[in-house]
Formats: sequence, structure tokens, C-alpha cells
Amino acid sequence: MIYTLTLNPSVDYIIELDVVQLGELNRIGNPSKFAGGKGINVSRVLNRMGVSSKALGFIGGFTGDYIVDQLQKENIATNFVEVEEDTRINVKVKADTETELNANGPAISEEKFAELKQKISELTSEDLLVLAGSIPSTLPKTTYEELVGICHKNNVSFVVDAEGELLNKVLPYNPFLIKPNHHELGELFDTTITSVEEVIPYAKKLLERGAQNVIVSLAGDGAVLVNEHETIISTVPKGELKSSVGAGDSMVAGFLAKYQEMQDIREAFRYSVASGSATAFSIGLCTKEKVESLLPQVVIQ
Ligand SMILES: Nc1ncnc2c1ncn2[C@@H]1O[C@H](COP(=O)(O)OP(=O)(O)O)[C@@H](O)[C@H]1O
Ligand SMILES: O=P(O)(O)OC[C@H]1O[C@](O)(COP(=O)(O)O)[C@@H](O)[C@@H]1O
Repeated sequence: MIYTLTLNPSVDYIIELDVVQLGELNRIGNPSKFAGGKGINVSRVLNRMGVSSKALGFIGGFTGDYIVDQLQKENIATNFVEVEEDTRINVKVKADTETELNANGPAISEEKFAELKQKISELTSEDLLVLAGSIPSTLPKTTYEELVGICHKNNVSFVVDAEGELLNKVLPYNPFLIKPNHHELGELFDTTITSVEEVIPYAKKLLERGAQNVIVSLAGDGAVLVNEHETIISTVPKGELKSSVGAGDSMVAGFLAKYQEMQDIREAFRYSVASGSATAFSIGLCTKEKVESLLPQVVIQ
């Protein structure tokens, strides 16, 4: 069974307008809202691909109720730890450029964190855990390390989609997959990366640090997968960028769905890229039909 972990879920509130007039009253058309947060997005995309998963994490208040309700409507199983404060609302403004306003999220007590660790310790070697997104500010930077330590002890494979030290600290535990974008990869090495060619040596350093598969996305400029056997470069489909919110999460879900079906890294990577772009070309997350219509445009070498 695939489990996703979202320590800091969000209601994503997406506003579209031509131009933002700073300091003025801006009237907006129909905003969209979605149950979000990286792990939750992975569960939602997996579900659209016919793969079931269970969503874990912390949830609270009226925003938390909204998320649980949406997931129930989509028939996605959940096993959240309930907290008192409201789950955050992240505002995404799509005007001539995309601007994201991501909140901190609720405080998590030691007791609630212990409750979550108990749930993680019940996973077995038959399971895979996707740990994705930021962590609530009251939890230490070692949080993911502690959780993957539990997975490692119980032979649970895991995937991490996180930034900076959160990501760096899990590498020695051999994640099955990590998926930084090129900015996040650059930040890890205190450098700026702008092309697929520049990605490759740094992605290989993450293999040396312990990752089994590394996918690095460069938005509309391609994607790279490296593992100990091969280095694969992919084109990305062309289309109208509607909102890239959830595009990275869709890549993770697309990869896992296809890998579960075929155990073929190359096909899983192609499906992953098509899934990212299908979401980037949508308001909200991709559908399986849209992913499959873009697949012929994903060429790997
Ligand atoms: N402008 C775009 N055109 C086509 N595909 C895109 C575009 N932006 C994002 N994508 C797709 O979404 C994936 C993830 O995008 P990226 O912005 O790199 O990741 P993240 O959402 O994690 O920051 C890309 O690999 C690509 O498949
Ligand atoms: O946990 P973080 O890093 O604040 O990110 C949360 C945000 O990321 C998202 O999961 C989207 O992530 P991606 O665009 O990287 O796929 C949103 O749903 C959510 O608002």
C-alpha cells in the first residue's frame, strides 16, 4: 500500500487575474480552491490513475474538515492526526507571473507528533511512504530524518519531496526516489543551475549521498533522472501554462503509478513528466486522459 504523509496540508486558494494592482482594490473572477499540500496532491493524482493510497499527516479546524471532506468525496482513505489549530490556507496568484503565498501552518505538540510516529511505525515492508512538503515550524529540522529512520528500521521504502536540510538529512537512509526542482538542487550546493547539462553532476552527488533515483525537474525546460545504472534526459510537452501548483507532486505520483504497474524506470519517468505537464496545463491537478494525451510528446534519451 502507498501511504502519503503531509505534515503541513493546505487549502490551496487559486486566484486568476490579468494584472495585480498593488496597493489598489483588485476584483477577482471565480477563485478555485483545492485540498492541497504535497502528499495530499500525490494521493489525489494516484487516485486519478487508479492507484489507491492512504493520506497521513496533521489536520485541523474548518480548513481541515474541508480537506477531509474533499478526500472522502474522491474516495481517498485518510488516517490523519487531528490538531486544534486550523490547517493553513495557501494563496496562489496567477497573473502575468505566478506568485505563491504559503503559510506556516499550525503548531504541533510533542503528544501529537508521537501519535503520528506511532502510525508510521505500523507500516511494513509491503508499504511505501511518500514524505512531501514543508514541516510545521514547531517541529525540528530533523523531523523527516526521524520518520525515515522508523521506515528504515522496518524495511519500508520511502520517497521524499522536500527542500534543503530536510532533504539532505534523509539521503543516508537510501530514499527510493527524491524529486528536487533545479532551484532546490542548486540551493543544496549553493549554486545556480539553469540547464539539464548542469543538473547531471549535482544529481549524481545526491546518488553518492544515498538516493536510489533522483528526478530533477526544470519546469518547461526538461527533466533529468539519474540512478546508478543510467542518466536519462527528457523533453517536456509544449502547451499553455495554466498553473504549476501541484506539477511536482504530479510527477511523483505519475512515476509511482507507472512504476507500480510496469517496474520500468524509463516508462515511469516518461509518465512522470507527462503528469507534471498535464497539471501545469490545468487549473487543479491532471487527469489520466490528459497525461496520456501528452505522453507522445515526452521524448527521452
Ligand atoms: N511551463 C511548463 N511547460 C511544460 N511543462 C511544465 C511547465 N512547468 C512545469 N511543467 C511540468 O511540471 C513538472 C514540474 O515542474 P517544476 O516547476 O520543475 O516542479 P515543482 O512544481 O516541483 O517546482 C515539469 O517537469 C514539467 O513536466
Ligand atoms: O509544504 P510547502 O512546501 O509549503 O508546499 C505546499 C504547497 O505545495 C503544493 O503541494 C504544490 O507543490 P508543487 O507545486 O511543488 O507540486 C501546494 O498544494 C501547496 O500549497
